[in-house]
Amino acid sequence: MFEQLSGRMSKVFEGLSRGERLSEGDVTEAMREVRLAMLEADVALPVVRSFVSKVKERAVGGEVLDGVSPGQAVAKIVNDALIEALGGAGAVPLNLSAPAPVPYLLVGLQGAGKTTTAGKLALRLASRERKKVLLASLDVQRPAAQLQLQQIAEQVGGRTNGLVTSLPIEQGQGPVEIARRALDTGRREGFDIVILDTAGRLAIDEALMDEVRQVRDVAKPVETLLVVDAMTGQDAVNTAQSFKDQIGLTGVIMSRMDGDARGGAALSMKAVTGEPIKFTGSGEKMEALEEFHPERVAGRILGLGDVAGLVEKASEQLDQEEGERVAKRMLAGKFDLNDYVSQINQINRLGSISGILGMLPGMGKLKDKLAGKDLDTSIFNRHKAIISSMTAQERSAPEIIKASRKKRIALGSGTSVPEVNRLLKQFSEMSTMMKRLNKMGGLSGLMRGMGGAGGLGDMFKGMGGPGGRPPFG
Ligand SMILES: Nc1nc2c(ncn2[C@@H]2O[C@H](COP(=O)(O)OP(=O)(O)OP(=O)(O)O)[C@@H](O)[C@H]2O)c(=O)[nH]1
Repeated sequence: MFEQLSGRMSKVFEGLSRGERLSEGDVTEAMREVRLAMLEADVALPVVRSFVSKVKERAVGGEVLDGVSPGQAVAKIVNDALIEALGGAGAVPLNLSAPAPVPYLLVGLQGAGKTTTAGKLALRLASRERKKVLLASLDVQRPAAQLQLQQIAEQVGGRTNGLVTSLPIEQGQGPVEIARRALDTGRREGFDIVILDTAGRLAIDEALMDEVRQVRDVAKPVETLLVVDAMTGQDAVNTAQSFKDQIGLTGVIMSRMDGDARGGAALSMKAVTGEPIKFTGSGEKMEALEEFHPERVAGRILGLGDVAGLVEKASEQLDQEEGERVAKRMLAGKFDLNDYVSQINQINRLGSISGILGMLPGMGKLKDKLAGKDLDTSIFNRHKAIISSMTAQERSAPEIIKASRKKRIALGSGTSVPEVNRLLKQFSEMSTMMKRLNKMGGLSGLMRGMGGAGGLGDMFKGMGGPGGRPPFG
């Protein structure tokens, strides 16, 4: 997200001339570029106007401190203004303090991602806050909707020791009756939170608003969260405005940020509607829900990186135990193809490599340069496919694989024999090297010298924590 805006913004600041003071000319020129960049990113016009005039006012005549270039000085002012536009520093947390069961209402248009988001929220509340969550679908329009939520609840429940379940489906009930039953069940069975997933409509219409209003009046939700699709751009902002006016909201969750390179809706939401974005969805997986931190988002837009976010993501999504297990095997010279697959899975859980680069300060440009070249991570998935076409025995002792098997493996994985050969060659070179180092006692010493060998988790931990100094730039 924000790739396009981020790319243009960093060019603007590089272009500012050197000098002790910021001249009006410098600032006007830079702001013209910023304005264009924001409009191209589909930020609402009134938001762009007020943003640009605020920055101009603060920047012109502003003193440039020693050791700071005019570009950096303006970047700081733009950074602060961006944080303000995005809703001020810090994420706006969910209200968890009301008496249990705390009702949350999810509203939005059809296909906005409500049901998926209900599952993501439940996973987050169960795994981070140890909350017992009941999910209930009030969607009686689409026959499969209730089943879809039930399946999501089963999936999330399985990962949280049963902390998440869904309300049993009963045919013939309307949304209001289901909401009542959900709250009763929540009370009786000791749930902390009840998430009510309402039906969507193709567009905002009276019937939808009436239904949501009735449910709202019965459930008295502590949070009314609108789920909007970031890819719909300014329509997402208009949708939010309508729901705010007609239902009242406590926040917005913006889904499909992963598919939105422009980011205009996210940038306009708070400024236009006054509603904070509380979370963003960045994929179809249940983990793909991030808290919205305006200061981190501003940092990413300006290419200052989001190390805090990356560290958080790494510590949440990497399986530390698995990382340590693989690291131990490496130290013992026992790293095999199964362990390699496990490492690929860890990398995949973090998202795309280019996404990770985008979170590192100063790496935005590198990411652009590498685009389509070194960042082709499909190789990992091809390797995974090759390895999963092998037998268990072949995976732990790849040297037994004969030519005829290589052909079948290539066929089974949709790759080619040369590719299978390359993987096997690389792997055998790596294990020979590791075994040699291990014999000399060197690998463990080397890794200890590098500050521990906890696998990828430790690698990211070493990169600086929240508030720490970024490692680059
Ligand atoms: N890439 C991506 N896909 C998402 C995200 N959130 C949801 N989706 C996908 O969007 C599709 C629609 O999501 P649903 O959760 O079914 O949407 P809904 O709002 O409940 O839809 P209705 O029940 O029809 O109103 C599904 O295929 C989801 O996997 C996201 O953040 N990123």
